[in-house]
Amino acid sequence: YLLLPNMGISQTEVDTDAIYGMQSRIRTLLPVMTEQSDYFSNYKLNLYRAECPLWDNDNAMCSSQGCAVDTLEENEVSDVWKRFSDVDPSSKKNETKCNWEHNSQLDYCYLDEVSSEQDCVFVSLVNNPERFTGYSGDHTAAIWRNIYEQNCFVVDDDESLKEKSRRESFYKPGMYPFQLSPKEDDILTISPSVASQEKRMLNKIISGFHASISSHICENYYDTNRNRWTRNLECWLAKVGNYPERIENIFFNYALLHQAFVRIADQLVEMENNSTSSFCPDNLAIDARTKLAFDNLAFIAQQDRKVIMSSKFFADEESQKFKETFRKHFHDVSRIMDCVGCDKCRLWGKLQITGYGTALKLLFEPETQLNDLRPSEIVALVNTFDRIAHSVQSSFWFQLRRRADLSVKFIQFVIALSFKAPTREILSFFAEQLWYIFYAILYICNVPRLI
Ligand SMILES: Cc1cc2nc3c(=O)[nH]c(=O)nc-3n(C[C@H](O)[C@H](O)[C@H](O)COP(=O)(O)OP(=O)(O)OC[C@H]3O[C@@H](n4cnc5c(N)ncnc54)[C@H](O)[C@@H]3O)c2cc1C
Repeated sequence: YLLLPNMGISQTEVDTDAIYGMQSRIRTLLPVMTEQSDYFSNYKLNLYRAECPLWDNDNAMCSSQGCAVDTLEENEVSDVWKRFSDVDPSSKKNETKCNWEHNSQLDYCYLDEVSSEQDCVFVSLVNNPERFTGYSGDHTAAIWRNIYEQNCFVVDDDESLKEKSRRESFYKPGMYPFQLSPKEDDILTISPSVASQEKRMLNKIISGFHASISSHICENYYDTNRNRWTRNLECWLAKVGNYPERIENIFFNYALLHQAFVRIADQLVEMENNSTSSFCPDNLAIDARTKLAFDNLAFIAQQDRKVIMSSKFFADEESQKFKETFRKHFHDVSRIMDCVGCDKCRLWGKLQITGYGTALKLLFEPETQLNDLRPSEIVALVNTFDRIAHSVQSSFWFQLRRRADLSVKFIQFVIALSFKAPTREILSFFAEQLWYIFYAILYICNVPRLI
């Protein structure tokens, strides 16, 4: 966005090869959870009744069919979720060993289960996949702009840049955003040199989250001319591929979530010794296959040490003090998700921000225990990891496709110089099919599984 080139966002601390390696080891585990498990394929959230904190009137609801979400009727909600819904955190706290009481000192996200439980609905994530919906224009631009301008941080000392971005802000009448965080947390009042590493981290998470959404849109794009779902390379290049720092931020988010699973694995080892249940209210509610896939994911993450980000965040006193500001800004971003005018985009936006918020809580609040996490947090974490894993995969395929396209264009150029019609047209047509032949060979050789 406007501010990003000067935010030092292009630095990377992750090993992309190690991430591809991790991908190949966990690729079969994630669908076991996100597609086949009653627990991880359902989600509970306040989808329709949460207030947008940014602007008063909000008539920008997306009317496209693609934006609609099918919610679950009461009799369609899986037993495991019904069971969780019956748990009253305060009265059963000791009995279940869950600490679901809201603790604003630890939470990085605005959680519907805490703030508006009665307005929550259940949705099947499998039946409402994240993909192109057609939601775009002034409304989406204003939301992304608000997220970057009000909640990301300026790391460099470029005062003129900050002024410029303020002056250039545009919002439709009635859409000028309220300042969510208290005044003292305004990005302009925080010295750019304080906690710069942590500020960069927040900027990267947001940009990686945005790039990941864009990847899913382009990976599952509806081509209105051909009336079919397709992968759209031009879309991916325009939104992600032409900006190397956005690809890096996808990998950064992968590493962050990966690190959260390493922390979970450490706790699982401790729990095994103490025979404490890992899921609240108890392990028995989760079927054995799902539990095994979850544990394996965590232990594989634990073994893949190379993926882990090396930097220590919030290590010195100054950045420790900054943590509260960081939390407030992330919290505000999670509230902005309620302004998204497309139901399906709002569902996935809320889920993924909750997933990142849960990872931050596990990583930077040492007292957070796995069995303290609410179902919506742990389900969001697993599904967000699945989403970012898809984005990593998309980056691989789209970059391969881009190279293949360049080669095809070169071959066509040589053909155009060397042959006359109709041979030129015939050869050019076959050259165009080369990508599909190449793709078929990769597929037959099972390359996607090796990456
Ligand atoms: C939370 C949320 C969820 C959404 N989910 C969906 C969905 O599921 N399906 C769907 O079809 N649409 C979804 N949208 C809309 C989608 O994100 C785009 O806004 C829309 O496709 C229009 O895209 P655009 O090309 O105009 O640029 P946008 O993606 O709207 O980006 C706006 C500006 O932000 C900057 N920018 C873009 N990407 C990055 C990045 N990674 N890092 C830094 N800066 C960046 C660029 O300057 C760009 O011009 C969602 C929007 C939001 C806010």
